[in-house]
Amino acid sequence: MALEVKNITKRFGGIHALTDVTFRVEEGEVFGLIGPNGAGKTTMFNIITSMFPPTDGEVVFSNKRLTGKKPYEITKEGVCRTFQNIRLFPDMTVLENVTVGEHCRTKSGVFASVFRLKSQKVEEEKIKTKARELLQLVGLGKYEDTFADNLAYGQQRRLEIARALASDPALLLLDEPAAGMNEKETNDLFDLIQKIKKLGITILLIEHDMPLVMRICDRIAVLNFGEKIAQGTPDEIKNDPHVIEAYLGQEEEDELA
Ligand SMILES: Nc1ncnc2c1ncn2[C@@H]1O[C@H](COP(=O)(O)OP(=O)(O)OP(=O)(O)O)[C@@H](O)[C@H]1O
Repeated sequence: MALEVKNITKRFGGIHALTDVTFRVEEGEVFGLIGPNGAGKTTMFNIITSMFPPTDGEVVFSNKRLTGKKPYEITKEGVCRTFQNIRLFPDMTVLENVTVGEHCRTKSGVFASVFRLKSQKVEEEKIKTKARELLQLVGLGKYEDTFADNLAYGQQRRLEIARALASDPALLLLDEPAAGMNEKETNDLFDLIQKIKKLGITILLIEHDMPLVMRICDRIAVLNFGEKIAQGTPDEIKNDPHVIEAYLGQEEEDELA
């Protein structure tokens, strides 16, 4: 169940978003993908989940080639993601936000759905039970009837994770899950990622919150201007001169801005 990213290159016209990037995420680990703004991290997620094709290279998960598949086929292969910007249905309840994705996957056919046959009711109950378990897992058990819009920011991000988990991923891609969170919310997120890992789900994490990344990741790859400049354990990455230089460069740019 390893994820193999092999020699991925992506160009958007003249922009080299990724150049010959290779890494491998082992089953059961939390793997961080970090790098300054514009380094190519989200582009990599979009390629893994087939939102668009790479210019070159391929992605393989569990010995199956993902490159060339449709996004829904990637989900079926056990790879799910959350997005940098919250993409919930604000006017639906918390429970509905988790079950909505699942309804597309029910086994009952159209006939059963139209006539609300017993088989379909049983299936719906199963979906709800599973959604409630996921809401418990992410700490939103008592909010199932609340409209998503009325949740606090950190809760909304956890709801997104519950929704991604509803399709039973073997690999979960989290795109900046701590963005905009306060310290308490970030600590809760740390606990949640640990719990998800304990369930045996592999996690690939894009995150700018360095203390969180260093605490939670088993290994980390660093991108800068679309190239992989380092890979290793948190301690190795912290002390890598190329990484320090890349981040210092960004700080200088920020100061100039
Ligand atoms: N659809 C697109 N069309 C054109 N250029 C794009 C597209 N998506 C990304 N890029 C460019 O590719 C480069 C990498 O962007 P990407 O969003 O992957 O970086 P990132 O590391 O995720 O950045 P951030 O940390 O700011 O989210 C940037 O120069 C960006 O402008």
